[in-house]
Amino acid sequence: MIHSMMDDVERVLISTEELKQRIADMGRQISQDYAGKEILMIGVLRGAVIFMADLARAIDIPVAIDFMAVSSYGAGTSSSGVVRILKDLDETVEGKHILVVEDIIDSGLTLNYLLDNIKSRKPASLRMCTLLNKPERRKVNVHIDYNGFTIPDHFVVGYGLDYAEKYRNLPFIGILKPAVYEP
Ligand SMILES: O=P(O)(O)OC[C@H]1O[C@H](OP(=O)(O)OP(=O)(O)O)[C@H](O)[C@@H]1O
Ligand code: HPA
Ligand SMILES: [Mg+2]
Repeated sequence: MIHSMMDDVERVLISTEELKQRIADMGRQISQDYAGKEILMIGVLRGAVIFMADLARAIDIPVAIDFMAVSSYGAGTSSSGVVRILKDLDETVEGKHILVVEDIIDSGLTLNYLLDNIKSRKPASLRMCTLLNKPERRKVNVHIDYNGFTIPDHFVVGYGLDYAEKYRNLPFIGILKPAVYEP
């Protein structure tokens, strides 16, 4: 039998349809809140790419996009707490309305570092948006302006989120079978 990615998924936590509806709502809210302005969306590579692509198309005001890559997880399932910049922005931040886009806030360490870093570049405003929020695992307090879904403490994959670089292309959020990462 050919091994399917679905065989590694314990269950679907958030379906494709639920994602679609919630992202449409988030896009409407952001469009209202920033009416008359332009946004520079900063996606945090690599997990945020799929969410950001859909969210940007749900927003009907002008949006520029840029990306930052930081790394804290490596191939494991919990944060090392060490954040490194692997790729910096191409655009300048000063005087712009910045919306940082994440796939998930877990310990909060990545976002906490990023917001401090971007704040020091003097944006006109700075807000953040995440598809998923896992508050049970928080190590540092971070303010979330737009949250898609609050989820329980399971390691999730799909819709941008990976385990060891796999499963990002699943079209839903799923809970991985522990056997996949417990040897
Ligand atoms: O709140 P935290 O505990 O910091 O965790 C959240 C961060 O960790 C994941 O990225 P990862 O480092 O796995 O890189 P990836 O996006 O390339 O998967 C995720 O995409 C967030 O950026
Ligand atoms: O639950 C998760 N899944 C994938 N990547 C992650 N990075 C932080 N939390 C998670
Ligand atoms: Mg990851």
